Amino acid sequence: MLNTQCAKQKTMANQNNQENLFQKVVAHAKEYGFVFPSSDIYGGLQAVYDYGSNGAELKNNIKKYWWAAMVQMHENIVGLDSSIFMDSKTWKASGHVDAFNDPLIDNKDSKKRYRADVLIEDHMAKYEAKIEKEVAKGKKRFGDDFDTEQFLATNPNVLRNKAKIEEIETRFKKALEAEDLADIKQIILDNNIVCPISGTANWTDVRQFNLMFSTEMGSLADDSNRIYLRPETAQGIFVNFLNVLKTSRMKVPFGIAQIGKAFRNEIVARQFIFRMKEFEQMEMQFFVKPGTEMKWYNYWKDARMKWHHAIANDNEDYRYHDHLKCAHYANAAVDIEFKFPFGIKELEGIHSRTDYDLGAHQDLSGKKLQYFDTEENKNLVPYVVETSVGLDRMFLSVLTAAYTEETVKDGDKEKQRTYLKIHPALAPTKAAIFPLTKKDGLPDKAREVMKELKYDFNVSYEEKDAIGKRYTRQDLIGTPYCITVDHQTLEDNTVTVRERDTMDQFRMPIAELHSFLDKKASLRHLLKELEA
Ligand SMILES: Nc1ncnc2c1ncn2[C@@H]1O[C@H](COP(=O)(O)OP(=O)(O)OP(=O)(O)O)[C@@H](O)[C@H]1O
Repeated sequence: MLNTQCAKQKTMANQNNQENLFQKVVAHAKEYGFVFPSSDIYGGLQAVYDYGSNGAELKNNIKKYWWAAMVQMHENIVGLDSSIFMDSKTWKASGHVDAFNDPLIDNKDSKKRYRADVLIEDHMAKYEAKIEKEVAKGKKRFGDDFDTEQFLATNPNVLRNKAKIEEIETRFKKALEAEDLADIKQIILDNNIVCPISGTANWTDVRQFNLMFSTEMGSLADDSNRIYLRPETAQGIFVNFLNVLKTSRMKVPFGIAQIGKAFRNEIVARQFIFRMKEFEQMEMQFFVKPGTEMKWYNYWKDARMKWHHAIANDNEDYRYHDHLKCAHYANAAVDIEFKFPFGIKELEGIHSRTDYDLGAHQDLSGKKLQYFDTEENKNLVPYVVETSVGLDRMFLSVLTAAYTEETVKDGDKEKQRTYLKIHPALAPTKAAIFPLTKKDGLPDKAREVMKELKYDFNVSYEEKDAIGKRYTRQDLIGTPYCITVDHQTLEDNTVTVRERDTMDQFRMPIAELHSFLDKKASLRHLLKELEA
C-alpha cells in the first residue's frame, strides 16, 4: 500500500515537472522574442500566435530544412505555392464540407468543451503509462537479465493493462466506424472518464462540429458566394496536378511539395502553438502507380523519421503510431508522434490517400486527372502518398526539446544555467561576435569578422556588458557559437570561440571561421548528413 502511494506521488511529481517545464517554455518563448499571443495589447486572440524576431528565424530555418530535404534533394519532387481561397466545390469533392468534423462533448459542471476522441485516447495512454512503469520496474529489478519481450508477454499486470487498452480500442474503433456518437459517449461513461477540471462525469451528448472557417466572396452574403479558408494545403496540390504534370516534365512517380497557411476552427484549442486556428503546414503529395502505394508509403514513413532524427536531441522522443481508423480518404495512415511536455502527440501524418481526392475532383470537375501509364498502355488516376507536418508543431517540438536547465560550476560555487539546445543549423543566430571591450580598435576588428561571415550566416554583434552576460543572453536564444575578438586578435588574427552546449572555449584563426560554421551550423552540412 505504502509502495503504491509512493509510486503515485512520483508520477504526480513527474507530471508537475512536465507542466512546469511547459509553462517555462511558453514564458521563455515570449520573453526572448520567439512567440507572442496575437493582438497581445488587446489581451491576445485564443489559439492564434505571432512569431517574434528569433521565432521568425527559427521558423524560416525549419521551412528551409523541409523544403531543401523534399524539393532540392529529390529530383522527382517539385514545389508549388497555391492560394488560400479555392472554389468551394474543392471542399465538397474532398469531403471536407460533409465530413471534416470533430466529435465534441461538454462537461456540464466545468462548462469546458473537449474532443471526445482525445478524452478516450488520453485515457488509454494512462494504461500505456502503467505498462511502461512495470517495464521500468522489471528492468531495475533484473538488470541485464531482463527480457522485455518475455516480460510484456507474461507479466500479469502488463497483460491486464494491455487487455484494457485492447477492449477500449476495439469498441472505440467500432463506434468511430459506425459514427455512433451515443456509443462514444457511453465509452466515456463506462470508463469513468472525468473532466480534468471538475472531476465529474456529468457530460452532454457528443455532437459533430465542422472545423472549416467560411466567409463570402463578392458583395452578396448568400450561400452561392460562400468560400472557405483552406483547412489543409493538400487540395491546392490536387487541383493543380494536371498543370504541374504538363509543365514540370515530371513522370509518375513524382511529388509536389508546398508550405502554406491552413485554418481550422479548433474549439478545443489549448497547448500553445500545438493546436492553432491559423497555422502552417508543410505537405507533400507523392503520385504513384496504383498498386505501388504501400512501397512508397513505407519509403516515406522511413524517410520522414530520418528527417526528424537528423535534428533531434534524443531519437527516443519520436515514435510511430498507427491510426485506429483511417480518414475517409486513406487506406493506411501513421503518425510520427513526439514526446511533448503535455504528452506524446502527433507531429506529422503520413497517409496513403489512394485515388480518393483526384477521383473525386475528376468526377465533380469533369476534367480527367490522369497520367498515361506506358507499362499498361492506358490512362490511370494515380494513387497518392502524403506526408504532412505542421510547421508550428514542429517549431514547438524543437523548442521544448531544446529548453535546458542545468547546474554548472562557477569557480567554487554552483549556478543555474538555462540555454536552448537547438540544432545549430536551425538556430536563429549561428554566431554572435563580441569585441572584448569597446576600446583599442576591437569593435572595428569585430565588425571585420562580421563582414567575413554575414553573407552566408545569420550572425549578430554585441558589445554591451561583460562577456559572461553576453554569453548568457546568447545561450537563452540558442546561439551555438560566440566569437570574441580580443587584444591577441590584433596581433595574430585569432579569436576565441565558445560553444553553447559544452561552454568549451578554444582559439581559432579568423580565416577558418567560415569553414568552421559551414561544417557545424549550415543547412548544407545538415543535408549531407541526412543523405549519408
Ligand atoms: N490546429 C492545428 N494547429 C497546428 N498544427 C496543426 C493543426 N492541425 C493539424 N496540424 C498539423 O498538420 C499536420 C497534418 O494535419 P492532419 O489533418 O493530418 O492533422 P490531424 O490529424 O487533424 O491533427 P490532430 O489529430 O492533432 O487534430 C498535423 O500532423 C499537425 O502537425
